[in-house]
Amino acid sequence: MATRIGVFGANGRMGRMIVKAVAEAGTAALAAAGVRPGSADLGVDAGTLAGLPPLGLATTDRNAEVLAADVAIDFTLPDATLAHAADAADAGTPFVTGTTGLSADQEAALAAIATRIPVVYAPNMSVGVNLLLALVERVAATLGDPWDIEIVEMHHNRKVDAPSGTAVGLGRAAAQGRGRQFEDVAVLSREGHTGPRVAGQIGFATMRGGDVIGEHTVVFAGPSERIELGHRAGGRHIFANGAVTAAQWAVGRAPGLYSMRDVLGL
Ligand SMILES: NC(=O)C1=CN([C@@H]2O[C@H](COP(=O)(O)OP(=O)(O)OC[C@H]3O[C@@H](n4cnc5c(N)ncnc54)[C@H](OP(=O)(O)O)[C@@H]3O)[C@@H](O)[C@H]2O)C=CC1
Ligand SMILES: O=C(O)C1=N[C@H](C(=O)O)C[C@H](O)C1
Repeated sequence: MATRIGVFGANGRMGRMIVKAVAEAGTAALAAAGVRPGSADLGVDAGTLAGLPPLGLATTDRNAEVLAADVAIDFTLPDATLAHAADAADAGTPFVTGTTGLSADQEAALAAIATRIPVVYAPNMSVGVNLLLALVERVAATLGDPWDIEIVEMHHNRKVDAPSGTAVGLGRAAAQGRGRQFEDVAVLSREGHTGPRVAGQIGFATMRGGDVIGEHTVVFAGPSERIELGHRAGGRHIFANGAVTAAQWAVGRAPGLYSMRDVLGL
C-alpha cells in the first residue's frame, strides 16, 4: 500500500520538489500539503504549486491535517520545524526534517522529541553527500593532524543560514574521524588579524550567489600535497527523493533520532 505523506512548507523551494517527488513515486501518495497560516498559497492546489497538473488537494494551514498522514516531511525554518515536530510527537506521526540552521538548544529539543517518535534529521538528503560524509570521516581518520581541513561551500542568494547544514555536517564527520569534539575545533568564519592557523582546526568558508543549488568541497591540505573531496548538486530533486526515501523508511521504526546515513546504511 502507498505511504501517505504529509508535507509542511509545501510552497517552499524544497516543499514544491517534495510534493512532486511524492506525486511521482509509485509507492507514495500525498496526504496533505501544509502552508504557513496567512500564506497567499493557502487553499491553492498542491499539484499546481509544484508545477504539476492539479492533484485535487488544496493546501492547508492546519498541522493536524498534515499529521494525519503515515509520516510527515518538513523543510521550513528552525522555529517552525520545532513546532511541527512537537505536534508530530503529540500525534504519534513519524517526522522527517531537512531544515538547517537549528541552534544547539533546538537540536536538543528535537532529540527530546525523538524519544517519542522516529525522527529523521539530516542537513542533506542526497545519496552523494551522505557517501561523502562517510568518506570524509575515513580520510580525516587516516590523515591525522598534520593535514589542515578546510570546508568551502556555495549556495544560491536566497539561502538564510551559514555555513550550510551540509558544511557543518561535513565538519562534524571530519572531527569524528579525528576523534575531536566539533565545537572545540570548528572555525565557522574568519576575518581581520586572525594570526596563523592553529593545527587541528577545521575551517569554513561560505559563498552565496546566483541560483547555485549547493556545492561543497572538503580540502585536506598537507605538506606539499592537497586532497579535495566534493559534491555538486545538479537539482533539488536529489534532496526531495532522499526525503521520500527517509519518510518511507521511518514508518514503523522505533522512536529515535536517525540520520540519512542510517536510512541509506552508509
Ligand atoms: N536536508 C536537505 O537535503 C536540504 C535542506 N534544505 C533546507 O531546507 C530548508 C528550506 O529550504 P528552502 O525550501 O530552500 O526554503 P524556502 O524559503 O523556499 O521554504 C521555506 C518554507 O517554510 C515555510 N515556513 C516558514 N515559516 C513557517 C512557519 N512558521 N510555519 C509553516 N511554514 C513556514 C515557508 O512558507 P512561506 O514562504 O509562506 O513563508 C516556505 O514554504 C532550509 O533550512 C534549507 O537549508 C534545503 C535543501 C536540501
Ligand atoms: O538551503 C539550501 O538550498 C540547501 N541547504 C542545505 C544545507 O544547508 O546544507 C542542503 C543543500 O546544500 C541546499
